[in-house]
Amino acid sequence: MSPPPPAAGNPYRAEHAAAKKAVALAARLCQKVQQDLLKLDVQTKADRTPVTVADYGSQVLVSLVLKMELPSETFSMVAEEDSEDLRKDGAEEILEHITKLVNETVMDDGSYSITLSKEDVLVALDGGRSEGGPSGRHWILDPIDGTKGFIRGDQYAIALALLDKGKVVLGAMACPNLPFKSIGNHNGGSSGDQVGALFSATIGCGATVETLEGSQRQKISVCSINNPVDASFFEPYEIRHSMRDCTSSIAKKLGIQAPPVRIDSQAKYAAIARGDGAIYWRFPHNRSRLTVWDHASGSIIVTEAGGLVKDASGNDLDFSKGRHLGHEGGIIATNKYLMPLVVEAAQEAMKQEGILG
Ligand SMILES: Nc1ncnc2c1ncn2[C@@H]1O[C@H](COP(=O)(O)O)[C@@H](OP(=O)(O)O)[C@H]1O
Ligand SMILES: [Mg+2]
Ligand SMILES: [Mg+2]
Ligand SMILES: [Mg+2]
Repeated sequence: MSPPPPAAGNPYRAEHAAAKKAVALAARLCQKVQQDLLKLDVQTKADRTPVTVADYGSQVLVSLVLKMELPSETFSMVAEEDSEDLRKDGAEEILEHITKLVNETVMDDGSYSITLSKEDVLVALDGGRSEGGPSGRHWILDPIDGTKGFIRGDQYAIALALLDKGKVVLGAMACPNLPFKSIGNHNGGSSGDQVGALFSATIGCGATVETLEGSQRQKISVCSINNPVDASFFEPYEIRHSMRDCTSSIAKKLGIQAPPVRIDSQAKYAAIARGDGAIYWRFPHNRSRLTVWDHASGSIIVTEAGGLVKDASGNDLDFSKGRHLGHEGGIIATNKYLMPLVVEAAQEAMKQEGILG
């Protein structure tokens, strides 16, 4: 399969190429860490969620590549991690390790002759503190989405997007553990295929998947199932990340027969975008706020693959509000046939569960 020529008339061509390069390089660092699976390198953040040397290293590498590839552009990034915990007493060793990993990955790649100091690493991490918002351009990065999956040895994604005047215009997502062709039924695991996939999309130009090295590339599109009885659905692997009472009630209302496929991270959006399944939904407990980096990249990949991404009331997601997403009640990604049916079932289920008044 030879790669199709780059889309003509794509105003984000340079950014698209830089974003793909950034997530592919970050994926190499993550793969290395996951192979060693150094549980000792897992820290717990103030919000009690885990973070690893790979989350930090990935964020540093993505910032580095974007700055090197797009030197004339103003750099603003809304990213998940920052240097706060690494500046605390006792974090010297972990900072040293991150710096070493980043420098080794840059050296192995050979694109840049640059060596970062520990201070450079801290400064690069803090380059992700932008508030984003409705004006200007901002990169949005989740350096490892699905850290819990990453630690378990399961699915995770390096998810990058570009926001331009409040709208997501580009997404690039590396999924190092996702089969290149299609997933089987078991939590995103390999079905003997080549493993590793890089999904990307720019507004108006469609969505593609390629191997992490870029040797094979193809256009992707969402499935065309229009009867929910034939649909399968993805939801978070982690029980705390979505209300399963609510989602099983929605599945029942829709007459869905297939059991849920539970996988970590925005790999769920990617899998929906290429038609591995029909629906991805998540209904967070306590209507907790969602962050833009958990959805920006995945949502444009799905919409450019011909799908829709809405909140539980059927509204578009609003990425222009800063670090948190404007949405109501939950997130649904599916095709245009199923979306109205899923929104209707979600509204009913949420009323019954007492989540909506
Ligand atoms: N209690 C909770 N409820 C909802 N989402 C949560 C959560 N704890 C963590 N998350 C979010 O869920 C993301 C993972 O998505 P998924 O549940 O689809 O695998 C996490 O991203 P990180 O792993 O980047 O921190 C985190 O932002
Ligand atoms: Mg996290
Ligand atoms: Mg995340
Ligand atoms: Mg993350």
